[in-house]
Amino acid sequence: MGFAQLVIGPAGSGKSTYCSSLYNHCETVGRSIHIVNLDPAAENFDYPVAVDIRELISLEDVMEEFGLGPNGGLMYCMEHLEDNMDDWLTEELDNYMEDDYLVFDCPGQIELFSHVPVLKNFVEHLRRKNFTVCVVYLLDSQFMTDVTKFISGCMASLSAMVQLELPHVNILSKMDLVRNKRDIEKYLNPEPQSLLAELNQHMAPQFGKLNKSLIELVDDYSMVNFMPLDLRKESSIKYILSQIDNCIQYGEDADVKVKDFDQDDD
Ligand SMILES: Nc1nc2c(ncn2[C@@H]2O[C@H](COP(=O)(O)OP(=O)(O)OP(=O)(O)O)[C@@H](O)[C@H]2O)c(=O)[nH]1
Ligand SMILES: [Mg+2]
Repeated sequence: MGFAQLVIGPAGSGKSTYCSSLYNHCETVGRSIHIVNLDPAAENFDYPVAVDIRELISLEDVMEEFGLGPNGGLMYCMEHLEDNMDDWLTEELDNYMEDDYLVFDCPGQIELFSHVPVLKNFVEHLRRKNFTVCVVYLLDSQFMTDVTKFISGCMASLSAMVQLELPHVNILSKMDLVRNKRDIEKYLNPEPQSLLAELNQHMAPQFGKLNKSLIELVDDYSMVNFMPLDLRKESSIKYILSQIDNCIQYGEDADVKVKDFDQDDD
């Protein structure tokens, strides 16, 4: 059985940077992970790319050949990936099987995890290949300037959660850029009632009922839970990795492995 993180989130939220920091961290602690690039538009990488969608299809070619723009082109590429899951992807994944840990760096187009089935089918493929998968959803802390943006971020994350039906970890990225930590702290583990009060302040009175339902929804799904990620701190990435490992029961399996290994040695 393998393990996988599916790193998603809006454009520019820090997914690729997270992947490379995670790679560096794992290298430091002597742990093996492989980063897969699923973004056909990506050009520069700060991590060694283990598997690259651009070997299957390139955005440039698609845009040129079909006269598509960058977003339409990306959707075409992802659908092409979907059509090639049983051959290209399977062949690539076959190199990584037992106990391997893969991290998928996804494109940032929000429609990929809100309304087209590509990622859902991709995840199902991974599960058929015996991977335990966790969604890592990144949201840029720079946009958490008021409650309305927080709620809209939650809704986007929630749509991914509902669509993908996987263990789900929310991360507030770029914490090094946050000047006033207090402003952010109220969104890391906020009180539903104070969120609602703040939301009501921001919106006209006729939205009162809607606001209440939104906050209840967010609360019901335990969505009001973001982990801060500050890449300057090794401890921050370490903590986040441990939480994700927990979700996919990575550590538990490793324990078993150590024991097996000892027995083999005897
Ligand atoms: N200060 C700071 N900047 C960051 C951090 N993470 C990412 N950035 C910057 O934010 C920008 C976008 O980061 P990426 O990692 O490319 O974001 P992405 O989510 O992969 O973007 P797309 O793949 O285009 O959706 C880059 O300029 C990064 O240098 C962070 O933790 N701190
Ligand atoms: Mg990226």
